[in-house]
Amino acid sequence: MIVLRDVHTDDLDQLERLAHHLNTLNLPASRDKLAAIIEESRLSFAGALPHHERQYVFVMEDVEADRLIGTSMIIAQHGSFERPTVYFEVRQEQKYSQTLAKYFVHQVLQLTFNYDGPTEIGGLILDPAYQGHPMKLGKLLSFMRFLFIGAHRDWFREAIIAELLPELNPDGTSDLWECLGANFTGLEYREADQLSRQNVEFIRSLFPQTPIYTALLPEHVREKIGVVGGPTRPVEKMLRAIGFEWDRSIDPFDGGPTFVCPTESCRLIQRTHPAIYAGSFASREQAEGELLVSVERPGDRAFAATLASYRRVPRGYELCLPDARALGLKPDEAIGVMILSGHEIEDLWRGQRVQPAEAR
Ligand SMILES: CC(C)(COP(=O)(O)OP(=O)(O)OC[C@H]1O[C@@H](n2cnc3c(N)ncnc32)[C@H](O)[C@@H]1OP(=O)(O)O)[C@@H](O)C(=O)NCCC(=O)NCCSC(=O)CCC(=O)O
Repeated sequence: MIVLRDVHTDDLDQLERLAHHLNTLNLPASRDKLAAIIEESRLSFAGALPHHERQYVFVMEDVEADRLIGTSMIIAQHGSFERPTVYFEVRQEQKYSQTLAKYFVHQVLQLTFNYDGPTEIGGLILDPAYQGHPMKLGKLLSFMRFLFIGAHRDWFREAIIAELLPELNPDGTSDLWECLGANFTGLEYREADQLSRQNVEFIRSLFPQTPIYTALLPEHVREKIGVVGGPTRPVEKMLRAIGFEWDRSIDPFDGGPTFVCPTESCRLIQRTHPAIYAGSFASREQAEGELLVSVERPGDRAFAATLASYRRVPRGYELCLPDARALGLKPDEAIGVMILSGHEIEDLWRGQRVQPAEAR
């Protein structure tokens, strides 16, 4: 049985194991930093931080195996007065010489800061043993966040972004960084990446403020600008399918693209609404369709979600859950629902017992 829920303080060991698979700014593979991130998430779910400072961490639990198999995050606002975000805008510039009758379209990178940023989704990691599972667990991990955003629309910004990872070298370095950032900062890629989490002053002070013509970069570096790396391509496919597209900005360090979607236009948020749990039914055969259902309760178990089949009744939604214990719903309890369309759920439901690749 799969349950998606908020991260808990005693999940630290398992979150650390998952973070080692990605080690990004949002979810660094550092025990101390992860402990702080869990605490920030706990305060966020408890409503104890101002909206724009909230950072929610979700986990996917294989309940029978008592194992966390994935994680994902929502950062309520990415880019503020205290901590602006920095990126390169990727623009085109035309040049024409009448004398030579020559015309060029150049790509230029312009350093830009954002003090009033959008909501960000990030930190999406599925344990490699569960990747490519017929139930499309990566998709479930990603989708669940839109159910939460849709249920609390006014807590989040007008647009949602995702910073996608580019192709890095096998040793974790970035060719764009070696050609550009390293020359202006004298720092290693990872060192600069970590430093930028607390402070972007060094980028403002040391990076060129003038447009950078990418024609000056080697071809193999130019080709990777704004291109999603292999392990992150499933994310690109999932996001494009629900309304996200590249906003023509990149990470100034490694060239990874930022994808954006106006919050109201996200197809999953449009299909999310509050509802009342009206009881259960036994067989999926009697269902009208499939949905993702969530319940939120005050205290340490702040959020839980899972897949269910549904049928609408005058009082609300009757559900057929893979396991009645999944959410422990009580009749008339308030729930959030995201109605899934055919293509999305076909795979999500296939295989109710979740097993890692070697056991399948
Ligand atoms: C990204 C995930 C979680 C995705 O999980 P899975 O690999 O199990 O994917 P899945 O659920 O089986 O499939 C999801 C969709 O991607 C498609 N898909 C699968 N492999 C693909 C590939 N190589 N190229 C293109 N599309 C692919 C599937 O057909 C499916 O789409 P259809 O249903 O349409 O067929 C995982 O691969 C992972 O942990 N990767 C390594 C870490 C990583 O790069 N994380 C993202 C960092 S970037 C980030 O965190 C910001 C973005 C964010 O938070 O959302």
